[in-house]
Amino acid sequence: MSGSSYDEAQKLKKNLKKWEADFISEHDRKPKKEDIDAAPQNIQDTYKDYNKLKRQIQERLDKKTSSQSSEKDHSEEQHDQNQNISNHSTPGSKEGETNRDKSFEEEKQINANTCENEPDVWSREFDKKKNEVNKTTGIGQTNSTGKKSNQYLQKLSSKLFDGSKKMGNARPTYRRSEPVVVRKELKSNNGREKKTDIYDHPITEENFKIKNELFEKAASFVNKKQIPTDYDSDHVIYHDKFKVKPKTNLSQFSQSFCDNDLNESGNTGQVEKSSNQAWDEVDHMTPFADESDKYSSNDVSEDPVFVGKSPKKLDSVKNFNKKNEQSSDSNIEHDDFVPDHDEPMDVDDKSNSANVRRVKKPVSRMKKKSIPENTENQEMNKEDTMQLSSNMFNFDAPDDDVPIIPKHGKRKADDSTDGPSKKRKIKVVEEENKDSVEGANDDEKPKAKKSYAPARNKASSSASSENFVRLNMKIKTYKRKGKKGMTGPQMRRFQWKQKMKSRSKSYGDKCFKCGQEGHWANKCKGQGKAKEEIDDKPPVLEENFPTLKQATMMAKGVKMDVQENKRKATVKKSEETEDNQEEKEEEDFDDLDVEAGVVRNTREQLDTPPPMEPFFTLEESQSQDIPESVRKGLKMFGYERFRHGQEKAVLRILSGKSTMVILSTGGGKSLTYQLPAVLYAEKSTCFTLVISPLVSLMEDQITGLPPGVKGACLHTNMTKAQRESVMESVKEGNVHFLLVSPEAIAGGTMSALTSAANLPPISFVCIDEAHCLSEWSHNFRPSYLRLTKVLRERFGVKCFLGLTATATLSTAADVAKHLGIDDIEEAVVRGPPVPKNLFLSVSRDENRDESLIGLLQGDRFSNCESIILYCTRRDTTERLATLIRTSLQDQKGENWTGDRTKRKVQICYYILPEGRLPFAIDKDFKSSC
Ligand SMILES: Nc1ncnc2c1ncn2[C@@H]1O[C@H](COP(=O)(O)OP(=O)(O)OP(=O)(O)O)[C@@H](O)[C@H]1O
Repeated sequence: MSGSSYDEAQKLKKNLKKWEADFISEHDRKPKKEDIDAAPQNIQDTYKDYNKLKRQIQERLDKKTSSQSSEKDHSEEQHDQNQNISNHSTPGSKEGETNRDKSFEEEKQINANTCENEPDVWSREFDKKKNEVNKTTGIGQTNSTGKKSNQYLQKLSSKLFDGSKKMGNARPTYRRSEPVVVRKELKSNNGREKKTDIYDHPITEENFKIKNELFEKAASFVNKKQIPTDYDSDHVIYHDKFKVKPKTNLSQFSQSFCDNDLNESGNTGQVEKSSNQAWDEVDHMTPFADESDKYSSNDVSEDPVFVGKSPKKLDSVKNFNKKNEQSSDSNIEHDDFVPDHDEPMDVDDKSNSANVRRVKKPVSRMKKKSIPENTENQEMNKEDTMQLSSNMFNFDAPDDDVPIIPKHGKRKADDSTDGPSKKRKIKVVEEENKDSVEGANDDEKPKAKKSYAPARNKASSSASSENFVRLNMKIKTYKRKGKKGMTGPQMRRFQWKQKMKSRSKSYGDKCFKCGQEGHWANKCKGQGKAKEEIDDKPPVLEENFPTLKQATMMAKGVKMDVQENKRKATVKKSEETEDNQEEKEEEDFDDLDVEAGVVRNTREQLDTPPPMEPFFTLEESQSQDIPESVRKGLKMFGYERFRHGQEKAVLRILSGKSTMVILSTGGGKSLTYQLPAVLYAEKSTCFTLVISPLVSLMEDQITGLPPGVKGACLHTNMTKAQRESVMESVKEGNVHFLLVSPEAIAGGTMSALTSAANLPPISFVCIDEAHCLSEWSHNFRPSYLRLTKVLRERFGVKCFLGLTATATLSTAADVAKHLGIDDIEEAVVRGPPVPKNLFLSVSRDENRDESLIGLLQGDRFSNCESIILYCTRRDTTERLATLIRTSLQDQKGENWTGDRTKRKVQICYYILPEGRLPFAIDKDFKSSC
C-alpha cells in the first residue's frame, strides 16, 4: 500500500481518536452517528477523509488479493470476506492480509452476523454489521470434515444464546468449530499428546499450513513484545476466534480484540468498552498491554461456555482458574470447559451470567473474591444467587476480609503454592456468604458481622499483623511502703531505724577501737584488748616516710620501696663525706628521673645558644683607667664622667661578670645597662634583654634616650603588629636592648620569647627592680621565681645585672645568689644610701600636727615650690590633708592645697616596711619638682 495514504490515514485516525476520547469523557458514552453529524465541521470532514482513504487502501488490497487468488469462482466470495475483515481491521491494516484461510473468514463472519446492528461512528464501509455476512457458507460448508463439531458448537451457542435471551441479556453466540481443528493441528505440530477426541477433525493441508504460520507469527510477536510492521491483526483475530492461544499474552490480546468485536456488534451492552479502548487494542495491536486481569476476567465472564455451565461443571468452579491455567500452558484454551451439551442446564443462566458480567471490571481491578462453591445448594434460586454475588463483590467491605481470587492463566504457581490458604479463604467467604444468604432479610446484621468479624478474628489471632497492636491497658496502682497509716516522716524514721539496726548487727554494740562494750569509740579510753593490739603495733618512724623526691616519684606512678631506699640512703650517708653528699643526691635524683621517665630539658636538648663572649676581660679593664670605647660610649650618652658605682658596674658587665647595683632613686642606674648594651651591640650582632616589672617603667626607659641608642620594649599593651615589628627589628640587630616583662620570658608556652631561635645572641640580661627576685616576687610575680633559670637554660645567658634601690644586705645576698654571683663583696655595687641633695632631720615634738604646720610655714620650706608628705596610714593622710587645707589658706581665701596647679603640697601615704625608706614617689609630682 502506499505509504503516504497509510500515514495520512493514521494521522486522521489519531485526530478522530482524540475527538472520540473527549466525547466519551464528556458524555460518558461512545459517539454515534448522530453525534458525528452534530460534531464540528472539521471532525466530520476528518471522518470523511479517513473513510475515503480507508476505502482506497482497501480497494487496493482487494485488487491484489483478487489477482493472487487461484480459484476464480472463489474470488468473489473472498472479496466480500476481505471487505468484511477490513471493516473489522484497524486503519493501520497492511498488505498481505488477504492471504488468510477461508475458514477463518467464515468464522469471523459468523461472529459478525450475531452482532446486532448498531449505528457506529464509522461509515457503512467500515461497519461489519452492514456486510453481507449471510453470503458466507457457514462452517459446515467450508469444512465438511468438521461438520460434527460444527453442529455441536452451533447447538451449544444457540443454547447459550437462548439462555441469555431468557434473562433479557442476549449475547452473541460463539462458534467453536474451527478452534478445535486448529488446536488439534497445533497439538500435532507441537508433538503433544491429544487429550480429547471430540474435536479430532482433520483439516486441509493448506489451512493447517496457513494457520500454523499465523500462530508462529503471533507467538513471535509475543516474545518480541513489539508490533512488527507486517503484523496482521486479522490473523490474530482468527487465532482468538479459534481459541488458539499461544501463551497468555497472545490470548490476552486476542480476547481484547474479541471484546472490541463484541462491542461493535452492540450486543454486549454491560461490558462495552469505549471506542478509545478499541482503538488502543486494535490499532496498536497491544496484546502485550498490562491487562492480565482483563483476559482472566473475560475468560470468566464472557465465555458463554462458562456462563452456561452445567451444575456438574459448576461444582468445579473453584478449580476453574487452575484448569484454565492448565489449558493456557498447553496452548489450548477451554479444553476442560467445553460443556457437555447433553447435561441439563439447571443453573439460572440469566442470573449467573448477569451477575458475573456485571462485576467483571471491578473484579479485575480489585482484590477478587473467589467464586464460592455452593455444591450443597446446587439448585439455588435467583435470590440466593444475587445475594451471593452481592457478597462476593461487596467493595465496601474491608480488603482484609476479601479473599483473593486467583488470576486465570497467570498465577499458576501462586495458585499451587497458596492452594491451602486460598481454600481457607474461600471457606471463610462461604461462611460469610452463607450467613448473608440466611440473613438476607436482615439489612443491618449481616453487614456488620461481615465487616468487623474478620478484623476481630485477625486481631485476636496470634498471627496478627503489625496493623494490630495489643495495648497494655492495665491500670497502675501504687502501694505505700511500710505500715498502714504511717506518714512520710514516720516512714523515714522507721527506715532509719531499720538501717541502724542492720548496722548494729554487723558492728555490734562494741567499740570498734577496743572491741569492748559499754562505750563508743569517741569515748574510748584505750583500755582493752583492741587498744593493746594497737599499742603493740610498731610506731611509725620518720624514716618510714618517703622523702620529697620519692613522694614525687610515687605521685608519678613509680613504685618505690621506701624502706629500702631509706636504708640505702642511710648507708650512703655514713660512707660518703659531706662534700660528696650533694653530688650524690643529684645523681640519685637523676637516676630517679631516668627511672620515672622524666626527661629534663638540658641546654643541648633545647639547642641553647652559646653564651656571649665578653667585651673585654676584667684584667684588661682594670689595667687601664677607663677603656677608650667605654669613654666614647659615655660621651655618646652626654656624660663626661661616671657617677658613683657606674664605672665599676659597667666594666664588670663588659667583662661578662654578673653584677648587682644598689643605687638610690635617680642615682643613675639606667646608664649601667644602657652603655654596655650599646658597646656589645656595636661590637657584634647581639642585644641586651632588660626585665622590667611595669609597662610604665619600660616606656619611661625608652623615652628620652640619647641619639644612637636603640631601645625597644615588648609588652601586652602593644598591638600584634607592633610586637611583630619589634621582634623583626631585634632579629635584624637594629635594637641595642629590649625591655620585656618577666612573663615574656618565663610565662610558659604563651610567652613572647619562648626560645632564642632566630634571635641574635643576648649579650647580658638586666633585671630591674631585682629585689623582686628575693622577696616581692614570691607574692605577686611568680615568673620571677624561674626567670634566671629559664634565661640560663633557654637563652644561654650567663651574665646578669641586677638593679635595685632598696635592698638590705640579706636581700642583696639572696638576689646575688639568684644572679649567680659568688663574690658578693665585689659583685655588689652600692651607692650612697641618701643622695647628696637630700637632708634628713627628726622632730620629736609632742604636738606633731602643730609642728608640721609651723614647719611648712617656716623659712626652710617657704621657698620650696613643692613639698611631699609621706604618711604610713591612709587615715593619717586624710587627716593631715584636711589640716593643711584649713590651716594654710592664702590671704585670698583660696585653698592652698586644693589648687592642684600650684602643687604646693602633695600628701601621699606609703606603707613602708619597718625601718625602710620609700624608693618610689609619684612620678608626676617628681617631674614637677
Ligand atoms: N654620669 C652621669 N652624669 C650626669 N648625670 C647623670 C649621670 N648618670 C645619670 N645621670 C642623670 O641622673 C638622672 C637619673 O638617672 P637615672 O634615671 O638613670 O637614675 P635611676 O637610678 O635609674 O632612677 P630610678 O631609680 O628612678 O630609675 C638622669 O636625669 C640622668 O640624666
